[in-house]
Amino acid sequence: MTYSVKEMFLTLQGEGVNAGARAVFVRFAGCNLWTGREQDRATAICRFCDTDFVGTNGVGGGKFADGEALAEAAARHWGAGRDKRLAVLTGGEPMLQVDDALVEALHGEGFTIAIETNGTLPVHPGIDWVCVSPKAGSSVVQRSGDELKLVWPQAGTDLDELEGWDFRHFLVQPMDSEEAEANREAAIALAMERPRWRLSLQTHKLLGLR
Ligand SMILES: C[S@@+](CC[C@H](N)C(=O)[O-])C[C@H]1O[C@@H](n2cnc3c(N)ncnc32)[C@H](O)[C@@H]1O
Ligand SMILES: Nc1nc2[nH]cc(C(=O)O)c2c(=O)[nH]1
Ligand code: SF4
Ligand SMILES: [Mg+2]
Repeated sequence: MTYSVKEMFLTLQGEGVNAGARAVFVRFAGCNLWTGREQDRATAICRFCDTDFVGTNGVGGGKFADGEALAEAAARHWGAGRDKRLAVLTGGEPMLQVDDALVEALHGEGFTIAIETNGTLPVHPGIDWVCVSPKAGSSVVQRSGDELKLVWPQAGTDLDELEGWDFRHFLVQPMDSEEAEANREAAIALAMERPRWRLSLQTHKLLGLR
């Protein structure tokens, strides 16, 4: 199938347990919890998104005719060497597009595959690192994985329920917004109250990376 990719770039993973790791980011176009249009934000299920995922016009973006074409482009972004090749599939919502052919092709190019997903669709079983970021008001079906990354605060979140899900790491990440400072304090307070939760910062924003 043809994949619609907003942008593709080489950077350091900024968030979560793998923060600091060199990675090619593949940002898929489109999401099932928001159209991406500002006029729809107030009525969307997910209203705090910090990302432009509309269209295929970003740097390194475009339409890729098949898995090999996308995987070869990711390999070109990585450059020489096959050691510790990491691809982070994000968006938008990557699980609207990720399929067998893409997973096979990325593995064929030597990539470990990580995903950033809202968890409303089951994650492809071939993915090596699963990060689910639940959104209040959505139905999360993907309740297992490597890290659960909760953007905070989100009214309507049941922390006891989330703690019953099957993740290796539980992370709380301050919501970037006009209230960023208060949100950082709220996230610190949560991590101090509930030791299962660790603070995740968007370090790429602090460092001026993409
Ligand atoms: C843009 S989303 C794309 C992947 C997927 N749709 C998801 O929501 O997980 C990538 C990550 O950024 C987080 N994120 C989005 N907006 C944010 C904000 N304003 N502050 C902090 N994290 C945010 C998401 O929760 C998710 O973990
Ligand atoms: N450096 C960097 N790290 C990230 N981790 C998750 C991101 C995302 O937007 O999914 C992201 C991103 O956009 N940039
Ligand atoms: S689910 Fe992810 S991509 Fe979609 S609007 Fe929310 S944060 Fe943005
Ligand atoms: Mg981001």
